[in-house]
Amino acid sequence: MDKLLISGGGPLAGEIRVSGSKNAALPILAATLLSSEPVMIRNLPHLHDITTMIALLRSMGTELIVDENLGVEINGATTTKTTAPYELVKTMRASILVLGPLLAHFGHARVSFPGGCAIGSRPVDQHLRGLEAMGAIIDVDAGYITARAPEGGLRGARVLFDMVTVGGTENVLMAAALAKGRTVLENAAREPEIVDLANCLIAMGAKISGHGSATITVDGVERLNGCTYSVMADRIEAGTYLVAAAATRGSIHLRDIGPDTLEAVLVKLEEAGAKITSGENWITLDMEGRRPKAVNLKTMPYPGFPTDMQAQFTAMNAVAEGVSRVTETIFENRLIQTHEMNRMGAKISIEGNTALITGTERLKAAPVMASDLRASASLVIAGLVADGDTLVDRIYHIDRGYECIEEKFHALGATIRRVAN
Ligand SMILES: CC(=O)N[C@H]1[C@@H](OP(=O)(O)OP(=O)(O)OC[C@H]2O[C@@H](n3ccc(=O)[nH]c3=O)[C@H](O)[C@@H]2O)O[C@H](CO)[C@@H](O)[C@@H]1O
Ligand SMILES: C=C(OP(=O)(O)O)C(=O)O
Repeated sequence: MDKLLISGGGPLAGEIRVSGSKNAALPILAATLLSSEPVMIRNLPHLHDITTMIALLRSMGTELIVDENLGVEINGATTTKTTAPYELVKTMRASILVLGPLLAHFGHARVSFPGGCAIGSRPVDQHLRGLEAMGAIIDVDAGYITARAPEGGLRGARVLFDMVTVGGTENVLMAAALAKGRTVLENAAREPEIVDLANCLIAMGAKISGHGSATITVDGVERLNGCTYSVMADRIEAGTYLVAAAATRGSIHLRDIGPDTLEAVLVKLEEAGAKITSGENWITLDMEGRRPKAVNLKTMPYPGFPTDMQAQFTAMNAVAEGVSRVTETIFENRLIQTHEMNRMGAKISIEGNTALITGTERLKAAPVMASDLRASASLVIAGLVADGDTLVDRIYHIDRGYECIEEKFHALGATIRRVAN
């Protein structure tokens, strides 16, 4: 199993390009199952999760052509199977996103239940309830969700989500694109990745309005066409490098990302003392050599502070000046990284869903274990501000979501390398 070896050092400095967004690319790849015409998706990140989604489409008979420019052409006309098997779903929860498209296009789907993961139990009841409101008949048996559309296909419906769910909104949105009549999604997620998915569906001929707000209206169409669509930039990858730069008192320039989707993160970085400048397609952060100031935060659905950035800020706060409170409200078990950070000399205690962090100037290197994707990223940041060599184990988590992580950190002057074991 590969590990990352990080030698703690000085400030990060330099420029990198931000990759395409994992969390936008995954639903968009699933959405291609809605069309029988070729769909070309560009700016896909080179990540383990994307490879898994491509393998999942291939396992259903779908023909894909991968080109050398981060693009994949998917030919939905070749799909012959409507089952998403346990072997693939167990490695990536986002596989559940094929449920809505398969059901809407083919009238049936069999998808392995995704189950929970390290960060929480993560049920999919809202996905299923939304599809049932559209007339789907759903059974759960032997670890699989079996769904059938009613005679005549899915019908438009009012779907009111009990809580803000990104995946639930995506599954119902995709199904609604081909349903008969109007679907109104209320208490819908407003994440930028939802907007990107909706824009891709619109490019395929779907009739959608209100995406980016809590009420999305979809007027179902008979069929969706092919298109070429370029995935948005990864706001979480961008945020991770910005926080790493802030923690190390550095200065970095990010290309191919604008500030719009990162507002809550940039506000907190400014509060920590960072000087941020930005343009349509770039962001620069400069700590001017200063130690970051500790910032309080609470995770919320968009446009609030993203749960996917919480662990990275915890690492920054561990070496910041002052005391901070970090509260996780989305997932019940997403402060696990703090225990590993304490093994590196951080001073973090947990009270319910809040981490109380007393900043210390430097951490001390130690072997640590990654438990999920963003926790892994936070341990890399901790390693960058620790004296000595930190070995981060179980980095297969990091390869799910960070393209060329060693290369990008190298470009910023870090000493980091992958060791095989
Ligand atoms: C591939 C992808 O895009 N993953 C993102 C997506 O995950 P994902 O789509 O799984 O997260 P959700 O927004 O659905 O989950 C939010 C909360 O709702 C709960 N819930 C969700 C659905 C449901 O049917 N029932 C239910 O109770 C979850 O357990 C969680 O507590 O949004 C999360 C919240 O921004 C991010 O952390 C993930 O990175
Ligand atoms: C939690 C994440 O991903 P997933 O929903 O795929 O587990 C993430 O991207 O931080």
